[in-house]
Amino acid sequence: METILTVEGLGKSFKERQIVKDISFNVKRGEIMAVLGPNGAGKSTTIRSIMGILYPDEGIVKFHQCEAGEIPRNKIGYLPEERGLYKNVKVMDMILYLAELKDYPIKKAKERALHYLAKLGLEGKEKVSVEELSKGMAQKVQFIGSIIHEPELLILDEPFSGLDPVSQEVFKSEIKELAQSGTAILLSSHQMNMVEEICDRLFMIHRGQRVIEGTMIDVKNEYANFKCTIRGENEAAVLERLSHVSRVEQKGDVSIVYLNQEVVVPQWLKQLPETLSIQELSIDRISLHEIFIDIATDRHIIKEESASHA
Ligand SMILES: Nc1ncnc2c1ncn2[C@@H]1O[C@H](COP(=O)(O)OP(=O)(O)OP(=O)(O)O)[C@@H](O)[C@H]1O
Repeated sequence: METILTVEGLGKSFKERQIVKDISFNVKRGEIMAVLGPNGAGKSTTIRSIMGILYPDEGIVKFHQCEAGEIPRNKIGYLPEERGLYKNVKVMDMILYLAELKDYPIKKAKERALHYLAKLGLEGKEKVSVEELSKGMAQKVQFIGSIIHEPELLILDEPFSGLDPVSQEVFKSEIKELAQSGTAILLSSHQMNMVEEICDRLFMIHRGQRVIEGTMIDVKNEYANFKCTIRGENEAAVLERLSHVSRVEQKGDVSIVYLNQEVVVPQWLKQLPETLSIQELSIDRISLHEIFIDIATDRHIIKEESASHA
């Protein structure tokens, strides 16, 4: 697959404080790449540097083979983290204005706008003023504005935030369709379930630096240890004493036993004491949401350190 966006060794400081350091990744045609990280990790700084809104101190951003001033901005679509449209402008005029800024033919833009307004549940809203829209509706209009000119690369900074579950599903399938039609998509999100469902690869930043990168399957294989969920009255201390247990969480009569990377699941199951109360038992890989929490709270580092001291 052809590489559309390349980021190499990106670094940015504000007032001598290093915000992002040595960030490198790429996004290919038809691929959905997620940029993840806790609040303040440096995702928006990375995205703004790619968009040319910020000047990185170090590194290169390439669109195909074009760098900096040569990048054809009308081939890129951007939904910024800060939502904002002119308030006293009609929906269709707003979208056509955004298309015009990208030198996109107005007749075609109008057809596309009507198509997407209908698809996103805003049929008949063309002449409504932006200020009369709800927050979610305005976000949909801004999303349409970011794709109206058929960009080759689409950058979405937290596209799902502020949307109800139905609208999130609509956005999700729209983003998937755009990727299937060949658009390269880079998105940042805190909704790990969404990321898990739609993204092909992910890149996680923590304190301005890369901590994870890879396909969803690679990341799961590398970081997603197993967890055993047991329903039954059991004392946490008993479960904690079992081998390969990194921690135990209990809620009512359900215990979640997190297992470390070295565990061999069939062997682990064989050594469970007969005295355990088991009404139900399941073994699963931990989710991306749990991987994120492990990394953001430095639990995986603690685990690695304790393993290396063992
Ligand atoms: N213009 C600026 N001047 C000074 N510091 C800034 C500026 N922009 C961002 N920062 C700092 O850079 C760090 C990273 O911010 P950034 O917005 O990139 O994080 P983020 O990962 O997008 O976070 P969030 O998930 O909260 O949106 C934060 O500590 C923030 O305070």
